[in-house]
Amino acid sequence: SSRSKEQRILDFVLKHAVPGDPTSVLNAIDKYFSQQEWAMNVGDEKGLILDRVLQEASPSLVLELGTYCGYSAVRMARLLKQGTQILTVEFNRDNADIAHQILQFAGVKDKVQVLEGSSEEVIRQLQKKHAVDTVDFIFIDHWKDRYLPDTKLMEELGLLRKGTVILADNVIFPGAPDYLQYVRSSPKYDCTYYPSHLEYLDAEDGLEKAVYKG
Ligand SMILES: Oc1cc(-c2ccc(F)cc2)cc2nccnc12
Ligand SMILES: [Mg+2]
Repeated sequence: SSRSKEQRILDFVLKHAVPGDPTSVLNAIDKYFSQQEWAMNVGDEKGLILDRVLQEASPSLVLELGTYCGYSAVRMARLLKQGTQILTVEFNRDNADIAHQILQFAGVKDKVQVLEGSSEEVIRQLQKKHAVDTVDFIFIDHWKDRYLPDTKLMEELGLLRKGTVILADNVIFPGAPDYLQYVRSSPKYDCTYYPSHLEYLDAEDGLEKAVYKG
């Protein structure tokens, strides 16, 4: 049977990147998508914004909603100090499996845990099953219609603390208007918009940072 796009990404990484070198894995994935075929990685332009906002937050515990092939998890893990943990949630089992292999190859497996399941399910289990108290940094990059309900759920469960940074991809395209409206109008958040472009294309997109005020 023909290999999926995600399997082709893995093959390309195994062939063109250097084991244990996360930057070479990012470069290989970026190269693959800008030359071969498009896919929904955050990409290198928005990735640079993620790098800066993450380093500024310097978190100990990161939650990512939407792993896909692990590009942004590798991106974050390469910048974080030893002892930092990234929990990344992926709904699609095949993608989670590809991500496992890419994270392993990149040498960041000890910092990243891929949790398979729906974001709602996994968020509900974080405190009891994964011994999470509060999360320091959240990268939201999954399905646009889950951005708002998942954020409200994390508030309700007490997973956010004063200063928790939520960075959301695709707030312009495909767009998460209900999420944007909520965080920008809520007194509980300080928001900043980072304009950029859709990964590897010219369309306008951007990242929204919402800092929880506790
Ligand atoms: O960064 C992204 C881009 C797109 C996307 C879809 C269709 C297009 F035409 C262009 C871009 C979908 C995404 N889904 C989940 C998480 N991130 C996504
Ligand atoms: Mg995205």
